[in-house]
Amino acid sequence: MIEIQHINFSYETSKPILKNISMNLGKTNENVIGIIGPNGSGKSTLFLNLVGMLKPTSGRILVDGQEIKYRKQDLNRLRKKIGIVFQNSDQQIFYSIVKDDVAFALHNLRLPQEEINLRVNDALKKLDILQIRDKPIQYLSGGQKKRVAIAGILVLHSEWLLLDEPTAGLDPDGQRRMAALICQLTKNGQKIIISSHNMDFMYEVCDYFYILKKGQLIKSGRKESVFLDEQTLWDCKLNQPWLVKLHEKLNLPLYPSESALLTDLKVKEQLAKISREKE
Ligand SMILES: Nc1ncnc2c1ncn2[C@@H]1O[C@H](COP(=O)(O)OP(=O)(O)OP(=O)(O)O)[C@@H](O)[C@H]1O
Repeated sequence: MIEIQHINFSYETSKPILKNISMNLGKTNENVIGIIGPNGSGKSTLFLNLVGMLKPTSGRILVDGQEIKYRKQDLNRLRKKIGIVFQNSDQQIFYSIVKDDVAFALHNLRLPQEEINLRVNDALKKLDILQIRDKPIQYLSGGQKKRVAIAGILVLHSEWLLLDEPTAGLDPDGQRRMAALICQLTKNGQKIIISSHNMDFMYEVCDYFYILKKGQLIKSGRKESVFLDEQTLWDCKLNQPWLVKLHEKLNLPLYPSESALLTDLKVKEQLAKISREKE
């Protein structure tokens, strides 16, 4: 569990960025947590505080009951609990060949080569990119690079995975594959925290949300309650997902996902009825 207790953070002393944020992540059984908010609300800054790359100006963060410490060996230990994938994959790709890059952090942990090979192949399989294992990274597409960056974190077997804008630069097919990957990872017990402006994607994949605005936590709750609060979404310049709009404007049930809607026979019946009436 990650307990964030009244943290404040500033890059410059006169300009507070995170203001008295408290969250208990992983307390209940939500698997995928969404952090949403307008540009500059502090989402990435919060992520960097969670992985110890930034230190709160005041307040504290506890991971499994232990307060984060900032010595090198403590931060290495923390990486085994919380891994982060940045918005820009180039920020965390260091080697020119896929398999070498994915293995990078494992060499730092001084794991035996056999174990490294196993973990690398396993992560590449999970991400469906085993076929590019020996390819130079410079020839990969943006979507493939994103997968390589995620593989480089998955090999650490961290309990928590932080994904900052995981759909940035991905086409619709890449976005669907990313949603499927997140779903698959959570089935295997991975805990995930995502920050994104893509509300349709977030609604599909996350169970529980925190909304930040100007560095303050202004709302939290299960996805239905957060996305039915039109006023707060409007105040934070956030879109309502299309499935929530269908519910509100057409009085359809509130479907948790596109596939739930498509498989709902009642909807199909309604559509058939409408088309019969039109004829
Ligand atoms: N290295 C830095 N030095 C000074 N200020 C920074 C730095 N990084 C971010 N900021 C400022 O901190 C605030 C929060 O930025 P942050 O990137 O955390 O927001 P965000 O919610 O992730 O934004 P976005 O949705 O645009 O990615 C912004 O005002 C930003 O300008």
